[in-house]
Amino acid sequence: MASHLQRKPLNERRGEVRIVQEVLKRDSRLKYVEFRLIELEPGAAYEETLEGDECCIVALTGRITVAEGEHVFENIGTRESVFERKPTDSVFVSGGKSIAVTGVTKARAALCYSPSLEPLPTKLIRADEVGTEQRGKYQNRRTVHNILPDSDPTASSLLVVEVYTEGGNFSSYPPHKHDRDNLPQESFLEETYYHEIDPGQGFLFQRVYTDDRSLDETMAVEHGDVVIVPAGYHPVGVPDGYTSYYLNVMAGPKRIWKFHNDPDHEWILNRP
Ligand SMILES: O=C[C@H](O)[C@@H](O)[C@H](O)CC(=O)O
Repeated sequence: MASHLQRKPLNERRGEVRIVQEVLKRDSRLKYVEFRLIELEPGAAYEETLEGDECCIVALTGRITVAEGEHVFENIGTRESVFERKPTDSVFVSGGKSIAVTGVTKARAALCYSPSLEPLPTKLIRADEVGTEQRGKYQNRRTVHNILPDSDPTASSLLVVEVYTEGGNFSSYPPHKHDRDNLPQESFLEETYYHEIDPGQGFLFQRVYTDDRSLDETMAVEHGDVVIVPAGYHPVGVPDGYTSYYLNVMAGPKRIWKFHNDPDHEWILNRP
């Protein structure tokens, strides 16, 4: 049986929109983060009025038009597949505003939500503005696209990042956690992982566990799954032959990403 932290694709049609994944505060242990993945045929529109949450609309695949008030960002998106490995366009919208996301081509958009702590300008985050970094060495190499990092003041609580991990490597590794509001040592950020795997029949392993093991779930994650990380360490291991993609949404009481490595495994960082 799947872990209570693992969500298989919902694939629910609502009008002209397919809801591929949906993680809401009311149906998860999360208090800050919500996530929705929608699929749109050309011309189909998803509309929503943001109440207390801000939202980052990530043009995951295909091209979309995002409208909010007088802002119309037409034909955004850079890739047909996330495995083209290039950054994409996103739009940030503050709470209290209404959005419309329309498919220009057949498209998927990731809607990443967290509390709107202050009104902020609607902003197009262009693909060429997204910072890219290579992390890790040996068998924990990964490529990170920082869509909304904590260094970017566009959002009031929301953090969004996408990560690529090649087969035979681990990411979110050495295991780290950010489940204590204890700055400067550690921040508290809930997190969701939206996973894709190439080729699509693949699987990977993700463990979510706490120091006292009161939470300790190891999952075989498949293409399209979401993993919810309310607390604890959350490493990902990718079998040989497959490439992992995941989109992370993080939020908590303070918009600072300060993680704490599992002391049992931090030693791997000290290798030459
Ligand atoms: O806390 C952030 C998430 O665990 C990932 O974004 C992780 O940091 C990615 C990585 O560094 O491997």
